[in-house]
Amino acid sequence: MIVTSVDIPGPLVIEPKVFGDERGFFLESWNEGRFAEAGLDWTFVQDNHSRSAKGVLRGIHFQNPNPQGKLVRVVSGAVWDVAVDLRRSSPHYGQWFGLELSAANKKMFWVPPGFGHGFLTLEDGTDFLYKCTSLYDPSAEQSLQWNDPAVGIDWPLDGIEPQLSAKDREGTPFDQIRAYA
Ligand SMILES: Cc1cn([C@H]2C[C@H](O)[C@@H](COP(=O)(O)OP(=O)(O)O[C@H]3O[C@H](C)C(=O)[C@H](O)[C@H]3O)O2)c(=O)[nH]c1=O
Repeated sequence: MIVTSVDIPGPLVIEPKVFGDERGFFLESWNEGRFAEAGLDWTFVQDNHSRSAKGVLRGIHFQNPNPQGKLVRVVSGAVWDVAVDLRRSSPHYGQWFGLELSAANKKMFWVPPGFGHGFLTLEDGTDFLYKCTSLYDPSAEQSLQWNDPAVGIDWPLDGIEPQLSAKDREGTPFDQIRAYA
């Protein structure tokens, strides 16, 4: 397992060990002991799965209170996945990091509590799976406006208009969100 930090302290890119053979492959997507040995001492209470067509954009979502840490991965298709630092105390407040997660690259991405999360699907039939460190709390959930120039996420849209939920079409501007301390 290879664990790589990014230019914002907190989020991590995790490349699991892949055991390939003539049948296909095997990988451990979560192993409490092995991850703890790597300093990734997380406890998950909820698993989620969403499927999207190409061009769907979900996010930027976060819960405050009850922030969720998320360990995310793609098992079919591909996404451009983004984490945004929403901690006012952070020198990186408002900064984002993005990467491609795909069935092909088998990368996983740790989005810590305190960050907003979202993704744009790059292929049809994209299955997105993730583990959460706290339960879904719709009363605490917020949606940061996905294209707020104050954050300036560089989505690989290639000129397409993303498909958004009504909630995300009405996302909150960065300067009006209930951010973390
Ligand atoms: C998130 C969630 C949703 N739901 C129900 C609520 C709605 O009736 C339906 C779709 O919810 P929503 O449109 O919020 O789903 P996404 O847009 O995929 O939301 C997720 O998208 C971004 C990428 C995230 O990081 C969050 O985990 C999550 O907010 O599922 C549940 O029952 N439990 C849940 O944990």
